[in-house]
Amino acid sequence: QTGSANTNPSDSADDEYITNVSIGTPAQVLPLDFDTGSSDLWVFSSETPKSSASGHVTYSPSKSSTAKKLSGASWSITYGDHSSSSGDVYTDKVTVGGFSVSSQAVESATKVSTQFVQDTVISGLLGLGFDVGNTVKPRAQKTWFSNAANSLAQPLFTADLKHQQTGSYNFGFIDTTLAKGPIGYTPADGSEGYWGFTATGYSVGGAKLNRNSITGIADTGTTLLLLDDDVVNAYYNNVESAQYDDSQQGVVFDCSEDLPSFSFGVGGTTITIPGSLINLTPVSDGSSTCFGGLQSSADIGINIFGDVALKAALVVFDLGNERLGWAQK
Ligand SMILES: Cc1nn(C)c(C)c1CC(=O)Nc1ccccn1
Repeated sequence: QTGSANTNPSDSADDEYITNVSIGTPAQVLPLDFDTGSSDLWVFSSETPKSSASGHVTYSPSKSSTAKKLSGASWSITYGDHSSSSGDVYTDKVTVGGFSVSSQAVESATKVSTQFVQDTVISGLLGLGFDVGNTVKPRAQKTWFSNAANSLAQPLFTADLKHQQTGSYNFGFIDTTLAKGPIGYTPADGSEGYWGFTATGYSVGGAKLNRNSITGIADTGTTLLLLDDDVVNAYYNNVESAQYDDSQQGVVFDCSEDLPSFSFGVGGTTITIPGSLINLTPVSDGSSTCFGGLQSSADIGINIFGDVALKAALVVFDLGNERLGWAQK
C-alpha cells in the first residue's frame, strides 16, 4: 500500500507547505504543516478558545463517530522559534494521501501561542520526526507515519517541495521521475527525534566542494537554510550588497542581485541550490531589499536544512534503513 498527497506553499515566500489531512468520520479536512522536525500531530479544535481559533479550520471530535478520548493524556510542545501549543488527546481515523491509520493520536489544542493564532492558513502540524520526540504524557504516542510504516509497501516517505508550485509527500514508494540526478544515501540519526545527517562539504557558485562537513537536520517545518556563520559569511561575501539587518534579524541584499548557487555534498552526490531559491522575498511588499534564504544558525545550536534546501531536491526519509536520500531536482 502507498499514499500520495499534494502539498502547496502557503504564500509568495514559500513560508510553509500546506497538506490536507482527513480526520474522523465523516471526514473533517484540515490543512496541516507536515514537519519532519517534530513528532506530534496537533490541531486547532472545538476545544481551542474561540478567540484563538477564529479564522482556522477546526477538528470537532464530538462530530466524529470514530473519535475516542485518550483518557488522562495531555501534550505540550515548544518549537525552536518559541512558538508553542498544548492540550489533550483523542484517537481517530487519519487519512493522508489516501492512506488511512485507523487509530491515530490526534492532539487537540486547548492553548496555542500567538504565532499559531495568526497563521490562519494552517490548522496544526503533522509531525514526521521519530516517535522519541512525541510530547504526549503519561505515554508517548506514535506519529502518523510510524503507525503507517508497517502497512506501507516500504517504510519510507519522500518530500518533493517546490518554489511556488504544487509538490508532494509520497508514502511507501519513491517516484524517481521526480528527480534529475541519482539518490545519494547517508545514515540518519533519529536519537533526538529529528532526521539528523552530515553533509560532507559545501561550495559557493559551482566551485569544487570543500571537505568541511556540516551536521544538521532535514526539517520540512522550517522555512530557511540555517547554517554556521563561517558558511553564511563565505556565501554572502560573494553578494555585493549583502548586509546584516538588525530589524529583519537576518542578512538582506538588493533584490536585483544575481545570487550565486550553494552546493553541499551528501551520500556521494552533490545537491545544488540555485541562487534564485536563496532570494527568498522582499522584506516588505514592493521593497527592493530582499531577505536571504540562507541565514545563521549560531543562535540555535543546530544546523537546519529547511525548505530552502529541500526545494532543490527529492528527499527520501527512509525509516526502515535509518537513512536519508537526497537527489538533485
Ligand atoms: C530550532 C529553531 N530555532 N529557530 C530560531 C528556528 C526558526 C528553529 C526551527 C523551528 O522552530 N522550526 C519550527 C517552528 C515551528 C513549527 C515547526 N518547526
